Amino acid sequence: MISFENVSKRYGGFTAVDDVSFVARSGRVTGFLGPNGAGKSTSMRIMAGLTLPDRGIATIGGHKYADIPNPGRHVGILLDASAQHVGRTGREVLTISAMTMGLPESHVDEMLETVGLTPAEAKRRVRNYSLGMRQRLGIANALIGKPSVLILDEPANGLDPAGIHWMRGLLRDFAADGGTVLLSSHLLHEVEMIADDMVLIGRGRIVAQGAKHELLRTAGTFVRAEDPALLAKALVGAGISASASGDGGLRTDAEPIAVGRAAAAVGAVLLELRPAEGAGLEEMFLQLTASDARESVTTQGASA
Ligand SMILES: Nc1ncnc2c1ncn2[C@@H]1O[C@H](COP(=O)(O)OP(=O)(O)OP(=O)(O)O)[C@@H](O)[C@H]1O
Repeated sequence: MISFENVSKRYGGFTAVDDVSFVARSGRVTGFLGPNGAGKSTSMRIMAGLTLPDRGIATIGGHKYADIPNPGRHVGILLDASAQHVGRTGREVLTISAMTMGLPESHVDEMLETVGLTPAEAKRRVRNYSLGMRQRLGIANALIGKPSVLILDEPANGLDPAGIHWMRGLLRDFAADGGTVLLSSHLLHEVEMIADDMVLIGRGRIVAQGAKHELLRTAGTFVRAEDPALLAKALVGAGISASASGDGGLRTDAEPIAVGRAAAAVGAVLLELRPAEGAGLEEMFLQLTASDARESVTTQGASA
């Protein structure tokens, strides 16, 4: 389990991480989402003991990272795949990690196989690796100590679709075996596909967190009728506020049953009535972080 309690970090007069608290639980994949500069990497560096917080405490399994003996045996960390020593071969990178942790050389071959780096690729210097290959090597390096906790900053970065599919399976299996996975991403769809729990951060502050299905449920109800004007009138009559959704329907915070009853009361023929989660996490994410994003976002169907 990873725990972040009231963690803050300032750089000069700028607050990069502002009173952030969350827990990433074992047996679950927790997605850490936010726009550029939101504070994800700073938070992960604090977890890894590379940056000291000004306030609060970050612990892994109840201990600060710096206090964990032989930490690679407990926590696998990948913060920046492109920051690996480019003059070493992939095999050398892993061999050094194995030696540092007191692990046999056999772990190196096992990890190369796990992440799909061929023996020929493992002999190449990292400077000649693509970003996707560096990412695979970084994941191998994080996994080599057989840790129970994984902390990965943008692990999907540079992976092709097959690579992303592979990584998704790997992390899901890791969590299914009882491991704790925390991964950051801008790739909302990727996180939606993989995470059990989500923590959304904007401008250093948590803007939403919880189980993915709970967060998606808060996206409300989508409804589309044969006669949109009649439906809109019915909703107003029932005291249900709704906003236009791009695909000819309406989005509302009310439960589907309340919307259906209001429509039935006026005989409106419904073509669709469903939880709005089909709109996806992206829309919710954009709504939640719109004021924090650099670009102004226009989301079709946004009800905010
Ligand atoms: N060492 C530092 N000195 C000054 N400011 C910093 C430092 N490290 C990070 N910051 C600032 O803190 C803010 C958060 O940065 P951070 O890298 O944590 O964001 P992020 O969510 O990981 O963004 P991205 O998705 O773009 O990587 C940014 O505004 C960044 O410029």
